[in-house]
Amino acid sequence: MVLRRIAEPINDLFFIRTFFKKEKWQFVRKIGSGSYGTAYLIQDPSGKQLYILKRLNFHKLKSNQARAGFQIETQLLSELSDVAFPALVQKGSLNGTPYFIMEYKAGKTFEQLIFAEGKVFSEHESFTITARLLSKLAGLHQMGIVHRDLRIPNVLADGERLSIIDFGLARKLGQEEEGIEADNPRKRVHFTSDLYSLGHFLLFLLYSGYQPSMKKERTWEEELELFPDSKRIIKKLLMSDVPYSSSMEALADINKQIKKYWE
Ligand SMILES: Nc1ncnc2c1ncn2[C@@H]1O[C@H](COP(=O)(O)OP(=O)(O)OP(=O)(O)O)[C@@H](O)[C@H]1O
Repeated sequence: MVLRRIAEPINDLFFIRTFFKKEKWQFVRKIGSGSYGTAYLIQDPSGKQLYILKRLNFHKLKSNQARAGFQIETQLLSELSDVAFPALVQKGSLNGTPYFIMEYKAGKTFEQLIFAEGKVFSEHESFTITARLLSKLAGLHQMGIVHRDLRIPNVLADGERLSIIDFGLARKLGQEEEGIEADNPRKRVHFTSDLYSLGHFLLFLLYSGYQPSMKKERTWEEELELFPDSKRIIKKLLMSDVPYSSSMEALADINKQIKKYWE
């Protein structure tokens, strides 16, 4: 662990130096380091277009599982063609470290909007955003891809435009692997895991305007004042009621709700 703390920044510096000496891209800044990968903001030589460079972390280089996961993320990004997802621009390996470059998606994450900016989403806005997100998810599901990490830091809003990022946990249906927590509804390689996460995403939006009126913590159903149909939809997404049989069915139900109450 101590060795990793020293080795990682040295290797990082070496990677950056070598990469940007060899490649046409320009370094802007490092933007994050997760358990598997490290991401950098970069730009093309004209300086007009931003991109994201992501590499596998050095201490994961010997892990077959991590390498396979990185390879899957790269492959899935190369298959995506909707503007809501970052397209793969380049892939390669530098001194044995796999990396890829993808489109930079502009905007603020819903985590930033809610927690840093204090943005409040109405019930109508929350369901409209969820429906727009769901139509993108349905497209993924039609391709047999499950995102499996749909959370407020992984969804960006740039005005009306929504983008879903971080395909690090995404898998193709049937791509179950050892160690997957099959009991965890977020982690199953099945479309219901994205619907389940979308239910939580929707709750974050709905809670953005919530002011606790009593000390005792209650369930979301008790705390949030919502139309009965809204509660019914959330329960189906969270699978505490009969779950939806597909993302298209969920989308149709949410669109019906939007029409019924807000149009
Ligand atoms: N295509 C993209 N466009 C814009 N920002 C991105 C893009 N991909 C990632 N980011 C941002 O880069 C940072 C790091 O992204 P990364 O995908 O490595 O996620 P992470 O959650 O930090 O790590 P991990 O998922 O590996 O634990 C995050 O702040 C994320 O918002």
